[in-house]
Amino acid sequence: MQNLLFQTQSPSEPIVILAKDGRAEYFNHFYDADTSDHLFEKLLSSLSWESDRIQMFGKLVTTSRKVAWVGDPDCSYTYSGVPKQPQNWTDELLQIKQKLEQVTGHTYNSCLLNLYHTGQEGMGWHSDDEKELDNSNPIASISLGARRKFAFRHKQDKTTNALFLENGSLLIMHPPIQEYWHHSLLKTKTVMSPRINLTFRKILSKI
Ligand SMILES: O=C(O)CCC(=O)C(=O)O
Ligand SMILES: [Fe+2]
Repeated sequence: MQNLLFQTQSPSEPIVILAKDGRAEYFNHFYDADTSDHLFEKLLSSLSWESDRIQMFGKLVTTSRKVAWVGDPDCSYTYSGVPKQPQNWTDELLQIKQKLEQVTGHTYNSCLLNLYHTGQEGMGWHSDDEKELDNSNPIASISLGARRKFAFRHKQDKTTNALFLENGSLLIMHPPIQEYWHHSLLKTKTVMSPRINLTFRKILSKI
């Protein structure tokens, strides 16, 4: 099997996205284009992708966006009242996690993957503040495929800050960013190609 760790560029200096109430750092080239394309295809074919269910105007709606939840066996979480078991790590995901842990100096025990088929699919304003998450750990977000616009909006003063997440990029959201900011993946009519986003997270141990 290819060793992706040796194929990737070491990330250059990050761009700092937010300056108050938490920090976000952006690395444009966490992976080069060839590795990103390879990872995209592997993740698409090796994981079991399911529709997501979200609350919209008080109703439970099934999304056309697909999700895959991967993690250590003890990383179950409750979703819409249903305890959910993670899928097992694949070779590619373990290699991505290892590189991420080297670069960020933090450990992760789970990864939520989202598959957006076109720009017509996005994700509304939210923060990643589920009670199962260790909120002292950053959340690391890797993007593969189509370039998409991502925005932060401050919960109190409503100021916004947006950036494009490129193929192969890494965005690190440091605490207490989830406490003060919402984020969103904006929909667009101009993107026809798919994108996979991976957010590496740390779930609190139940013991
Ligand atoms: O697709 C993205 O870039 C955002 C995904 C996200 O916010 C999430 O999975 O919580
Ligand atoms: Fe999120």
